[in-house]
Amino acid sequence: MPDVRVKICGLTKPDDIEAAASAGAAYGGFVFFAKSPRHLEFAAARSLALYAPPGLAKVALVVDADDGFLDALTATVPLDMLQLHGHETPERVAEIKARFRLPVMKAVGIATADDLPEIGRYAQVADQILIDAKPAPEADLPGGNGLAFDWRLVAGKRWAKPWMLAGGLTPDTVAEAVALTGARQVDVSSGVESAPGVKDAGKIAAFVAAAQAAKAVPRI
Ligand SMILES: O=C(O)c1ccccc1NCC(=O)[C@H](O)[C@H](O)COP(=O)(O)O
Repeated sequence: MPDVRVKICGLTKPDDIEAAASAGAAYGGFVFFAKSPRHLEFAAARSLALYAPPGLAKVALVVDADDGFLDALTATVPLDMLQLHGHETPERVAEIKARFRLPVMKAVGIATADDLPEIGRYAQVADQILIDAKPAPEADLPGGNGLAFDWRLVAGKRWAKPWMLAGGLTPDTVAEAVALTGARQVDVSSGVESAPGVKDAGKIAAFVAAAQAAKAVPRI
């Protein structure tokens, strides 16, 4: 079975790109959300994207972005994927995919079993689904909160599109999360930081190694 693919989200410095790429991550995420400690201006993101080696797919994380914002973003920063982390409807996901001609990953927040049908709804239009913890209503950030959800909710489930498990994963928990859910892709931000917005190269290496060593339980 191929290695679990890892996305390291919230890269802000060239050192972060090096840490993610040398650890063997498949994706690097750039956050465009002003309130986030990981927020990047377009010029900084462009420099990081140009610095990234070919094996690291460059993912831009945006929240309820309008076409003007996305026009400017995609004209400035060379990207491989857009991650939609707001309240974008399935119709808006389809519109963004058609207009910007980039693969689109839609984040879906999960707290209880009642949230699961959303995954299937978005799987009809998005290229990938990021299955994340649903933030608390009073949270400042719609993601990147280091909050986990009950992984048993998605264990053994199948959807029409590739999906990535996210939410509060750490180097110590990712193997168990993969074994329990069967995830073939995982995403992390807070769990590989030494402080909010500050990535830790040692934690990135430990996370990728633990994810890739993990054995997903095959499900029928
Ligand atoms: O990281 C942020 O600051 C952020 C801001 C706005 C929307 C989403 C954001 N992050 C999402 C992620 O980093 C991940 O895709 C995911 O939520 C996992 O984060 P974490 O629980 O911190 O590992």
